[in-house]
Amino acid sequence: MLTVDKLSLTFGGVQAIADLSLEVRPGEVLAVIGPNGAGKTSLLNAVTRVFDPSGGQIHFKGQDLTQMQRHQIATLGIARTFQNIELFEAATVLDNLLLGRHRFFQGHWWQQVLRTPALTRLEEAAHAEVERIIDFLDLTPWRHATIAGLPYGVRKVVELGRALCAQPELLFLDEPASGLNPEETRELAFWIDDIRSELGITVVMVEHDMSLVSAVADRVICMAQGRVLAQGSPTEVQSHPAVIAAYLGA
Ligand SMILES: Nc1ncnc2c1ncn2[C@@H]1O[C@H](COP(=O)(O)OP(=O)(O)OP(=O)(O)O)[C@@H](O)[C@H]1O
Repeated sequence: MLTVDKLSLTFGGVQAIADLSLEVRPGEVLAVIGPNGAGKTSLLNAVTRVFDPSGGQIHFKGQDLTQMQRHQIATLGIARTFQNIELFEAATVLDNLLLGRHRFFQGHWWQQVLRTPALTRLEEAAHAEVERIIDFLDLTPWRHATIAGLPYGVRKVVELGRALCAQPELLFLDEPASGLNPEETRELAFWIDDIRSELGITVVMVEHDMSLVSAVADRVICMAQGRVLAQGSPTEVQSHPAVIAAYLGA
């Protein structure tokens, strides 16, 4: 589904990603782990074109993402969440989820002014999908709440919901368990499982919490210093000597 070939990304003198190649298979949950500064978030940022790679290729279903404009990525069916939650604080849960439908509203300004039937259909579809996601993630009690007043764990779920409202085929999650308590993390594991099995979405998650990784990942890639250090099942990667050494700073 996604092929990354000899990717590199530099920030001044810092090589965040170095000649990195990997693939994401349709229908899998792939976890990307690694010590701090390994380049995990940079990988997500390069693939979703937050930053332009300095070399290499990224193909999603045969299309080279490095040749596309940043805003085109979402229209292809790729969505993501961020390490630091990115929501509109003053808006409600419902409004933030509706913003997740943005990629479907590619019409002309005059369609909005004239309120064409096509626009009405799009709006109806948006509301139906948002309701489905509210139901899926148990967000009903919070639907009209303003983001600024919500507990951290609920905000994380809303951000996940906003990404799901875009109906992606490929979903990137950047540290989805960070800041969650053990109960919330267990709940997240069920959702990630359901996102794959019920919604049919392929998931790539950057994560430090190995309990979550072991619970949901089919495959794990460990990065260090911008490169792939090891890959395999969660158990294989966790017991790999190079991975243990990287975490111990050896
Ligand atoms: N916007 C940026 N400007 C400059 N350097 C950056 C930027 N983003 C990342 N880096 C550097 O690139 C390297 C990889 O960082 P990255 O955040 O991708 O690592 P990470 O594996 O996600 O770490 P963590 O687990 O701590 O989030 C680090 O040396 C970091 O300082």
